[in-house]
Amino acid sequence: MSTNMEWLRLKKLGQGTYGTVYLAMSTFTDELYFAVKNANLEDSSTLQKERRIFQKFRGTNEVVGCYGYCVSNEGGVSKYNLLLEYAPMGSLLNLMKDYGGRIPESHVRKYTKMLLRGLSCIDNNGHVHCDLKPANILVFPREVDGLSDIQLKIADFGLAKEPGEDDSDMLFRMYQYRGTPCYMSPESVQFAEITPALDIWSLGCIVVEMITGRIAWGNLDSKELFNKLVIGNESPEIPEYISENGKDFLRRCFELDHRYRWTADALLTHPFVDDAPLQPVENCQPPALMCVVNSALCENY
Ligand SMILES: Nc1ncnc2c1ncn2[C@@H]1O[C@H](COP(=O)(O)OP(=O)(O)OP(=O)(O)O)[C@@H](O)[C@H]1O
Repeated sequence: MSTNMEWLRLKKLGQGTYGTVYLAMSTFTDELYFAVKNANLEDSSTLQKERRIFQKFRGTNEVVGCYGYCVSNEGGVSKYNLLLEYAPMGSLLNLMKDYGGRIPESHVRKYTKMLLRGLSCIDNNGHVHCDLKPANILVFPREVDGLSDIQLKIADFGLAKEPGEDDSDMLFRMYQYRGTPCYMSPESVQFAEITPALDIWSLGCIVVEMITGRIAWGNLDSKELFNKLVIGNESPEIPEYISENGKDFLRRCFELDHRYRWTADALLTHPFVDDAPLQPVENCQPPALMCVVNSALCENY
């Protein structure tokens, strides 16, 4: 257990490319748990970029909340700590396991609507997430009318494209860092065309995965998949047992020409999600940073 003046690091939650994620607890406020993404200060440019982006989406219920950051000293090494809302239910991968693989379509419609709301906000702020996949979607419990429910939130903006960023640089970074190409769109592979349409393709892959319990393109090895994406004339198979609305929704997500792929805002009006029950979310935002950490080394935003 690592100790900081204002918070205790409790256990490791996960290991990412850009940092290690821990569960932490505030020593000021009872029972306030949060996640800390931690990296050496000198290697923390990606975490700093994430903080910059999280800051822009503060107030968006469908994006993981960020309390801020602080720099700590661990055994003489300066560490950058990104303080995030803790997702006690893990990621969408865990949620799919809880369902036993496949998620019922009525729930998929609700979850898809949440993700579209998040993507709409990301798109309208000029960003592209670039790495949307179940492992980067975190699950939070919430209560609606006294009943327990779930809120999905988009996390991990380490690969996100910010407004004005150069696409050619993105291509290099995607190939170098992305773990699985299963969620990548043809134009992002063929032409390094990184637009919000890439996130919509990834969303389509996630919908297929929630409905079938299997990764879209999961039957292909990486070489076969790469060839398919480079040729760019095929999209993942649309499950037979999804409703007609669901099939049409997926066709809009998998439009091969990304210029005609529907945007998040357009898809929010699609009948597959339009009437999906979704209550406004209350109390989903993290408390102010100063409730958690009160150190001169920390900066609120
Ligand atoms: N806020 C959080 N609450 C709970 N667990 C989290 C949280 N953030 C991250 N994790 C866990 O830590 C893991 C790594 O986090 P994350 O994906 O953000 O790191 P990364 O370095 O950006 O990873 P990647 O290699 O996928 O780009 C996640 O898969 C998840 O299991």
